[in-house]
Amino acid sequence: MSLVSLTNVSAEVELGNGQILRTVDSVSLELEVGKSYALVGKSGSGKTSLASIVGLLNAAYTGRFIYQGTDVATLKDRNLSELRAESIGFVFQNYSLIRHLNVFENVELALMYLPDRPTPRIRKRLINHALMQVGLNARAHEFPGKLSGGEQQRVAIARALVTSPKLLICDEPTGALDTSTSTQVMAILHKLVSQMQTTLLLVTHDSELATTCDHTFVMSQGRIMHAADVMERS
Ligand SMILES: Nc1ncnc2c1ncn2[C@@H]1O[C@H](COP(=O)(O)OP(=O)(O)OP(=O)(O)O)[C@@H](O)[C@H]1O
Repeated sequence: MSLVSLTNVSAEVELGNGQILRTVDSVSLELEVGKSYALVGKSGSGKTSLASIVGLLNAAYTGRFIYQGTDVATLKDRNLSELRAESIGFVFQNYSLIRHLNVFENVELALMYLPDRPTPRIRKRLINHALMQVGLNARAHEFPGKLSGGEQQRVAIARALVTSPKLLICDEPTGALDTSTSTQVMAILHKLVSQMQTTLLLVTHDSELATTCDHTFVMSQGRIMHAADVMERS
């Protein structure tokens, strides 16, 4: 069953000189429930632009985008943000933790944005469980500045998964980590998404990392290259 279905989706930005750049060009793809997908391609090929459409962060596209059976174009801004908060988790290269909030409070943020915000008691249970899954329950009251890069990224994973999202979008999640920490972080990520049947979209430059996913999409100049195109070009 498809969680995400894009048909002929394109997006453009206006550059400072008035020129129009097509960042996503006629992309059609399906993301199945519970599967993991890598999105690879050179810098500037449009990976983040495509991921931001799939993550309901950018509604300025043309084409058809069906998310969980709903045509995204029919949703109002408020419905879009609610759907995003309850259904999609994000992990970024720079962890995006709030420095003045402790680990517990950082994870709690994801629950505070839910349309049906859980009670403090339920939040505490969910947060402790999420932190236990990433092996950081003993560090709940520390601040991000006291944690290593790998630990901070594990907090970001706990924050992204505490709402049990249907889709997890990770944009270069190991880009700031050394090889052995990257391997550990990716192992945790894959274990959790597979336990929770979460669909994973992993944006990465790293073709080795891409092999940890069920399927790889290669992007070039805003387009998804099909196997035949990739072979023709190599
Ligand atoms: N808001 C914007 N204004 C101007 N140009 C933009 C904007 N957003 C994206 N671009 C341009 O669109 C193209 C695609 O960018 P995008 O960030 O999607 O690529 P990417 O494959 O994720 O790159 P990287 O791997 O370096 O993060 C790039 O040429 C980028 O400079």
